[in-house]
Amino acid sequence: MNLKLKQYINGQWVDAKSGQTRDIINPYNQEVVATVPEGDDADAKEAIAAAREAFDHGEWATLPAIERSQIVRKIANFIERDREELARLESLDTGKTVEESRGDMDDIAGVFHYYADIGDKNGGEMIESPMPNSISKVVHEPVGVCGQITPWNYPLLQASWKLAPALVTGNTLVMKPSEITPLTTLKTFELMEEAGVPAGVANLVLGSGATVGNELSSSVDVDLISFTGGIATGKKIMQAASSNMKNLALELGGKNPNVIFADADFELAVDQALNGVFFHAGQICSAGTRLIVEESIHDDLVNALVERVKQFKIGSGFDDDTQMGPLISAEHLEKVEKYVERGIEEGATLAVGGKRPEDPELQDGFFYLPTIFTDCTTDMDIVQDEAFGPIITVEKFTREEEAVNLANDSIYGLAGGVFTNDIAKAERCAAKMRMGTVWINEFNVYFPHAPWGGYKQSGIGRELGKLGIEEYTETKHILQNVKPEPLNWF
Ligand SMILES: NC(=O)c1ccc[n+]([C@@H]2O[C@H](COP(=O)([O-])OP(=O)(O)OC[C@H]3O[C@@H](n4cnc5c(N)ncnc54)[C@H](O)[C@@H]3O)[C@@H](O)[C@H]2O)c1
Ligand SMILES: C[N+](C)(C)CC=O
Repeated sequence: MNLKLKQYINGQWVDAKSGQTRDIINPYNQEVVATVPEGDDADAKEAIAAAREAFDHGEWATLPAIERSQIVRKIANFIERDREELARLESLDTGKTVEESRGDMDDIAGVFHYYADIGDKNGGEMIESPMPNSISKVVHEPVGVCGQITPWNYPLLQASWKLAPALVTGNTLVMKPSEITPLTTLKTFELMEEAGVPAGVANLVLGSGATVGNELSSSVDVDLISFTGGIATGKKIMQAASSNMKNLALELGGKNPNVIFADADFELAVDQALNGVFFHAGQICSAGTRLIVEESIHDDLVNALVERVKQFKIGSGFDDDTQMGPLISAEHLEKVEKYVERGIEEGATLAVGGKRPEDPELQDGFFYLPTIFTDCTTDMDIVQDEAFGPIITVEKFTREEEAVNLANDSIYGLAGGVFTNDIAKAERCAAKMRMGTVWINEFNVYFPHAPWGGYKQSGIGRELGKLGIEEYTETKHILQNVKPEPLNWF
């Protein structure tokens, strides 16, 4: 592996101060693929100090935006150049198929290109001032030092949504990737160094959430914390961030409904219901794990899904014909198993799956069979809780209003889908569904131009699109009196 297995602090590649290391495990066979430094709060403090110094006294924040855009463009180009190496690293870390990882790398390069395109077009605006003899303008400035914390399921994709807008707007940052999937983020910090990001501007600390993540969230020298991960962690971060009233951007979990009407294109709905859940073994925040199906097609749809699921090719992400890889870890596999046990206890019917595969070749990996539960109701934990595994729950409805009410009956509000050939009905449902993204006759599509984020407990703020850049800027009103005169009031 041609990769510096170090942290990157103030332009230097360094080990953890404590000397501790962590083995990175391939979830397909539990082999150690790399050993990386295990930083802690001492490393985080040093990185925050470097980012603070670079922001307060360096040139990055005041560089012409076009120069920062050019550096962000170079990062995009380097990601395209090293696409195959990055995709393979991502699959080694996560177990997802290399084909999926290649798609991720294309999306990631697209994110850096998008922010390079728009980063120098955020120049503010003149206001028609109601005050005579004045000039009133609104400008956008970088927030300052940003702490960025990412999860293991889309390690580099989620990192790119934070790195590109933060850099292009002139912030400095400290990133902490998930401790179990740091390799592509490490590689990207090499690419950022090659692209000319100055020392101290972008820092990488590896280690756990309880140490490095908590330091980033609570430090009074960090101005913004951008976090992608689970709700429980998001709540802890929110509390820690109150230390200095940090700006907060939270991209949290989802339990996403996919509403299928009887008048939908049946084959399309089946195909998208599968795509919506089983990519990356269901470990997707926006996975459409809650199928809400019109009663008249329920049995046919479930039968079609079950037949297709039985044909899935499960295996190594590095085999060309693999459709679904393993779960991320032994701990996560156990969580998914407990969730299925709970579904059975609650009275749901297991239509397919519900266990680990018996294939002898898969016994060293963290595999779980694609699983479908029927006879589900909204009061069940398996319908309400995010399992983050290859599991679908199916609920029935008879009326449009009932379908929308079921879809909204959740603490989450990340994403959802509607399948129907009646576009007026689809639009009515989309308008009433309380989610940050609603897909019509589509599922799980995202691109850099459109904002992404959650309603309700699925998060605060938006990444991607123009809003994604606003997260990383403060807005300032500057008023100039061009003919100042004393008020003579006092
Ligand atoms: N909304 C989105 O766009 C989106 C995208 C991807 C994943 N997710 C969500 O992420 C979750 C899965 O990821 P995960 O298991 O890595 O989540 P997680 O919350 O366990 O961990 C995410 C990150 O937070 C860190 N962390 C843990 N405890 C912390 C603490 N006390 N303080 C600061 N940082 C801490 C972890 O080390 C990791 O880097 C799912 O809920 C999924 O829905 C959401
Ligand atoms: C946001 N997304 C869909 C790329 C990954 C969610 O886990």
